[in-house]
Amino acid sequence: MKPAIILSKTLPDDLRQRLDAHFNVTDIDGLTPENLDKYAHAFQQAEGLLKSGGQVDATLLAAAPRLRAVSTISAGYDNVDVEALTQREIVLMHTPTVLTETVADIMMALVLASARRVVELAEFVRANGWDGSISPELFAIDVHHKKMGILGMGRIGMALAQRAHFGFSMDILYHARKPHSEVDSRYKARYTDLETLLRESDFVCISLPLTEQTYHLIGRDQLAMMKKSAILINAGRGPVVDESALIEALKQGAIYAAGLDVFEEEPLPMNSALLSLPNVVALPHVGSATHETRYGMARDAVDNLIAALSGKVEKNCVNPQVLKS
Ligand SMILES: NC(=O)C1=CN([C@@H]2O[C@H](COP(=O)(O)OP(=O)(O)OC[C@H]3O[C@@H](n4cnc5c(N)ncnc54)[C@H](O)[C@@H]3O)[C@@H](O)[C@H]2O)C=CC1
Ligand SMILES: O=C(O)C(=O)CO
Repeated sequence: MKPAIILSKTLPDDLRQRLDAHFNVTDIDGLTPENLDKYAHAFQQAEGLLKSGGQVDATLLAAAPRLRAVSTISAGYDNVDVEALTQREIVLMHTPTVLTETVADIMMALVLASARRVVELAEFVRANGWDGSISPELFAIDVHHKKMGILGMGRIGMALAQRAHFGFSMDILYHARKPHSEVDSRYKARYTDLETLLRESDFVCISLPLTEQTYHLIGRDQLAMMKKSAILINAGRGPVVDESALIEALKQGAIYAAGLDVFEEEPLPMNSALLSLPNVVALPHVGSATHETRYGMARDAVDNLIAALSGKVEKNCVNPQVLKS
């Protein structure tokens, strides 16, 4: 008999067929408390879960006693209780590599858009403001040959360094848990402590995961260390930055601008002060949202679940200690 799984995401037809060939699939429209009740029998039977958003926590695990693998269509897994999964020897799979370049592209887009005021100036043209030569109040700031500080020198951080160093002749500083000698030599990058990075960088770019250690890593004190001309870019997770402190810093001109793909609350509430600040470029968490990459993530997540439930995991596993035990 095919193992039972829960699917909480609509997949492209060919991937759905591949999943059906391996599993008995129950579709649900999200990991909500209501669906835990409504599909209680399916959760009781499920050996696998394929999901994108939604929490995988103690409540869900209690409802799914036979669960052996969770496959998330994402690189980040801050909405999954990894420790609880590991204790239950449930494998957690994710989709990091396929989206790396695409997320680095959006970070570079945010760097350019916020420094060159792309959104603000496009709106100015649309509003019929362009009636002569552009005056200095509308001038922007350069990106090339500036200093980029990258917080979190992992897959995405390195792909961003690649673009910034080779494409824009930028100096790269970075802060991570440890120095990476290959990064230092390839991008002529310099490992620094957080304070040095904040004080020296023209662009502070966050590609960190959300963890207990990174929650509000950038708050009022850290924003105060940044140059007045500096720009903050965040495509890691919203809560890495204390959003109220960021709003204050932007309002007071303590930093020049921010380019944000992620927020403390998503979707960003329409009454957020961020939306009334001209020096903010806000995107709806689209770092990986291209047709090619979203397809690749779904494909990898399907393959990851098949591998995990057949005991053939070779990559993309968050808690490989479960495989060894
Ligand atoms: N905006 C978007 O659409 C997307 C956002 N992301 C976010 O980007 C994050 C990073 O993705 P990858 O680069 O693939 O992960 P990664 O694991 O390759 O890199 C993360 C880096 O952060 C560093 N790090 C972790 N905790 C730290 C700390 N406390 N202090 C300093 N450095 C620390 C790690 O050492 C590692 O180098 C994901 O966890 C996710 O939250 C990922 C994909 C898309
Ligand atoms: O993969 C992730 O972690 C995202 O944020 C969405 O692509």
